[in-house]
Amino acid sequence: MASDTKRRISVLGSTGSIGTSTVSLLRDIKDQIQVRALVGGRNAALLAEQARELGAEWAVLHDERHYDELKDRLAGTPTKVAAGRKAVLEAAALETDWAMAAITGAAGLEPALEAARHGKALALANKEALVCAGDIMLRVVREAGCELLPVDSEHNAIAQSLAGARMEEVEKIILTASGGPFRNATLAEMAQATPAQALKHPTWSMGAKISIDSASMANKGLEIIEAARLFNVTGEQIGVLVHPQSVVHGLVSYKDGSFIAQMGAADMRIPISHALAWPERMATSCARLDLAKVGQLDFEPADEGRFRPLALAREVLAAGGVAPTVFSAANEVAVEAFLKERIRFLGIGEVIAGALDAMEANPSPQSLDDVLHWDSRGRTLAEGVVRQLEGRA
Ligand SMILES: NC(=O)C1=CN([C@@H]2O[C@H](COP(=O)(O)OP(=O)(O)OC[C@H]3O[C@@H](n4cnc5c(N)ncnc54)[C@H](OP(=O)(O)O)[C@@H]3O)[C@@H](O)[C@H]2O)C=CC1
Ligand SMILES: CC(=O)[C@@H](O)[C@H](O)COP(=O)(O)O
Ligand SMILES: [Mn+2]
Repeated sequence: MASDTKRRISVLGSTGSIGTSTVSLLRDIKDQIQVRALVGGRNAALLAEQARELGAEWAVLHDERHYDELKDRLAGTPTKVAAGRKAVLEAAALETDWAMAAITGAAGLEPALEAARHGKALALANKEALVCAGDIMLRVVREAGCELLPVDSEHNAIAQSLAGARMEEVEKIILTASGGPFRNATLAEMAQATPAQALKHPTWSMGAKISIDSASMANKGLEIIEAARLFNVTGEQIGVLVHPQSVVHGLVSYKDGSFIAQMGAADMRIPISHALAWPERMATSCARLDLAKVGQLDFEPADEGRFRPLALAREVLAAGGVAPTVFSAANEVAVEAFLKERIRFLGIGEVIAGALDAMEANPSPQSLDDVLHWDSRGRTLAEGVVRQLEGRA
């Protein structure tokens, strides 16, 4: 195929869990694509290997300390190399037909916005971007005429279950949750949970931050807000159902009593491939679901009492303004503090609640600067609560 007919593709966060799954799918269609940019944080070795394999035009790292290593590893190849925050944003702003936004947390917001401004389709894994800057993100996408494709497994499932529907026919959107490693734990057991226990997700293999979010169910809270933004529904229209097998990823209930659900193996290459091939479907070698082997599918209500971040997420969605921005920022600070063993596991909920309580105001963000200001404020407030908790320990 001639180079000018190839699909131009970038992957932001290519060295992470979603990024490597995306790259593995791109490998199979290598002759049909032109990789414009692969962006990572600090993993120069993996980024260089990916760039060589896919013949990427640019390989860019956020962390400038690894620039020399990346340059050495890509010496003699046509791939151009850069590092630093500005370089990440420039790489994200390259024209594409499809870009994957898979940088974790609020750090991924501005690159995702750049990719939407300069791309035909944005596959969005970075849920925190939609949570902290929902209206701004949706406005940029709309004004740029960019197609926003949900990658988060539940939201991708819901998008598939909504195919052909009119929203006035929809009664409820239901997100499934694995329940995480502490689904059956008591509060006393959760209070003693170690990072190693919390990182041990029962069904999915993911990056550290989202694994801790799954354990605290802050992930499901972020996903409720993400669903409200993506599908333009209220918090009351979004249900959460704990489903430990992670086979049913999301459901839509309709006003005639029908439920449409999407099922599949717990493998993120399936929703990523759906976004990559959209509006068509592509063949993948992902394991097929063997329902006879699964045997039984269980569902139970979510316990918002034990999983405080989940209850707080519903509150901030109802409150609106910059409360979701502060929720997400405080959660990021809390997760890092827990992983560094500065706070206990249940401290995550305390840090989020403390930061929200300390907000001086809750304005509607009018600009990206407003969001960045409140993201930073949320981090400062959260760090204050972390210090108080450390003082008590
Ligand atoms: N993993 C999953 O299955 C799912 C993930 N998601 C969402 O997708 C996003 C990514 O998750 P996941 O892949 O698990 O995370 P990982 O931690 O595995 O990967 C994060 C990626 O972002 C890069 N990165 C980190 N900080 C920066 C920065 N400041 N600038 C540029 N790149 C940076 C990392 O680079 P490096 O490693 O080189 O430092 C890495 O490539 C999250 O928002 C998550 O909530 C959603 C659904 C499922
Ligand atoms: C794979 C994916 O989409 C994750 O967000 C997953 O849902 C996390 O598992 P929990 O359901 O335990 O949060
Ligand atoms: Mn999910």
